[in-house]
Amino acid sequence: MSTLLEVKDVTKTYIERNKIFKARVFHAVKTTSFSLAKGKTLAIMGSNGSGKSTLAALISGAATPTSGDIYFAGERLIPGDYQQRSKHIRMIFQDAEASLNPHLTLGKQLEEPLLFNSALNAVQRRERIIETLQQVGLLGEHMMFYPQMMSTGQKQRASIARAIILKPDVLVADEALATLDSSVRAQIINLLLDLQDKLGIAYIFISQSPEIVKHLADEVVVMHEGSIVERGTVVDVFNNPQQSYTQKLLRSELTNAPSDGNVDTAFLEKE
Ligand SMILES: Nc1ncnc2c1ncn2[C@@H]1O[C@H](COP(=O)(O)OP(=O)(O)OP(=O)(O)O)[C@@H](O)[C@H]1O
Repeated sequence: MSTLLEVKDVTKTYIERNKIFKARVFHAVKTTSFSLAKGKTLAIMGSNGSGKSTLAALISGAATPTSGDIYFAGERLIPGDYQQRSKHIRMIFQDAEASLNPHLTLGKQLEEPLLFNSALNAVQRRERIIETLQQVGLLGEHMMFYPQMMSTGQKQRASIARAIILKPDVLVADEALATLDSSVRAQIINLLLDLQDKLGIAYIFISQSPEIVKHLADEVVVMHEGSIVERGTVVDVFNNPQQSYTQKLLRSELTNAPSDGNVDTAFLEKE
């Protein structure tokens, strides 16, 4: 199986200064390595503050590692080089509402990444926008819509459209389903599985919900206080968790996001 993304000995340390300028060094991510194969899904689980979002930010380029490197298809990703990274790795966020601009039509928002990162002309850009809207279950006419004219589910589809419009190989989803109600959440899970099938996208999927991870992921890493404490296939880790921390996490005893666990399984296509 070919490795697409490799996170190698990555760390992230924050230095905080208090009122009397005393420095406190905080290791948000301790030496961490893992890899992701093409078309596969790796879930990152962990309690609040375990370093999941920091790891997502390091992979997407929103934060720079203190040490270590990230490789895409064997090529080292250079911190700060957004052009290099944005063609391969894109992010979807928890709050689709906040990630869309209320002052721009969806068409304009989808065109932006194409203007900055592709050589497509106006006709080709329009074709790509319509094709992408259809891929996420929206219509070409949605180009003309402002975000506030769309339902919550449509907004999440729109933010996925924005993430896939450059045809990335990896999508990083940070609690992307946490605020959706259970039937919309199930529809978006089905959409993500469908896009993976058709486009071969690999996902890094951050979630505190065992149920969502079970449906979406092939492999899982479990984070605790900045370190990976357990990893393996979802089947192995879920059936035979080795750490008591993982056992508690899988019983949803360590999360403060109760709604995150509810998936309306009647809507799901595959277990
Ligand atoms: N910019 C920052 N400056 C200082 N500390 C930070 C910064 N960003 C994150 N941290 C700290 O790093 C730790 C890990 O945070 P992170 O957001 O990655 O955890 P998380 O597992 O995603 O948590 P949650 O599920 O609550 O989002 C936390 O203790 C957090 O306070």
